[in-house]
Amino acid sequence: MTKGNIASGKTTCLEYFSKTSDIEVLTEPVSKWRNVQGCNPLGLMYQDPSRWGLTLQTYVQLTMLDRHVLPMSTPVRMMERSIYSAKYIFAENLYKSGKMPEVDFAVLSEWFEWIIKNIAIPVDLIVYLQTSPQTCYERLKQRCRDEEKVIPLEYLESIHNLYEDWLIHHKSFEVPAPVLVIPADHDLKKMLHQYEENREKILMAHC
Ligand SMILES: Nc1ncnc2c1ncn2[C@@H]1O[C@H](COP(=O)(O)OP(=O)(O)O)[C@@H](O)[C@H]1O
Ligand SMILES: Cc1cn([C@H]2C[C@H](O)[C@@H](COP(=O)(O)O)O2)c(=O)[nH]c1=O
Repeated sequence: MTKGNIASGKTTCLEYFSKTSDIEVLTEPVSKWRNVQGCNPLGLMYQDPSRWGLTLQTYVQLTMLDRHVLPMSTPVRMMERSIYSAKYIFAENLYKSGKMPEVDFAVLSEWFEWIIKNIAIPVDLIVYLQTSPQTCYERLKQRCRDEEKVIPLEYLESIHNLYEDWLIHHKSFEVPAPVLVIPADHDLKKMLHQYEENREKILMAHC
């Protein structure tokens, strides 16, 4: 699984590996989060997180689960984020920042606990693209997704700190697989070089 802050370069990384034969790449279903039956839960959440946070996170949880249970069609599958990041990073951030009411967080948490207890979600390796929040802020502005124009640097800092506490400092939640950290503040050329250096570790993780 490839993890990292918003606009850290996850999709770019997965697009690079998707050129390799016998690898299936599952990018995040962001288009669904922007359009479910004509509504845009991602946009609504950024406009009014207290009202729409649960709506978005419930849908993210469902669509991530849907990805996790898809039968494998190749020996290797790379997936962008996971049901774990949705809960441990984004839902947690909404709750901790006082933007998700206690009852919403409790309902979402019970759903999440039920899922991970009853449905197998195997993960061999977490590839963590480690960036500074400032780098993500610049890449986010450059990508210019409409819904994300309201995101301040502080939001990316909170998401960054949650990732670091989870995957690096092991201070928050159980980590479901070994973590490969790839420093990702570099330009594209250096990033592609690092992906090549780590190719074997990434593609042989299931062995
Ligand atoms: N190493 C890099 N250097 C500069 N820009 C990058 C780099 N990697 C990705 N980008 C650009 O940053 C933006 C976010 O990248 P993307 O892969 O969509 O991130 P994510 O999937 O993590 O949100 C895109 O416009 C992309 O072209
Ligand atoms: C998993 C997850 C994502 N989001 C938001 C964060 C971003 O605005 C997009 C995903 O974009 P990225 O470029 O792939 O990082 O979705 C969220 O609000 N809640 C979540 O659980």
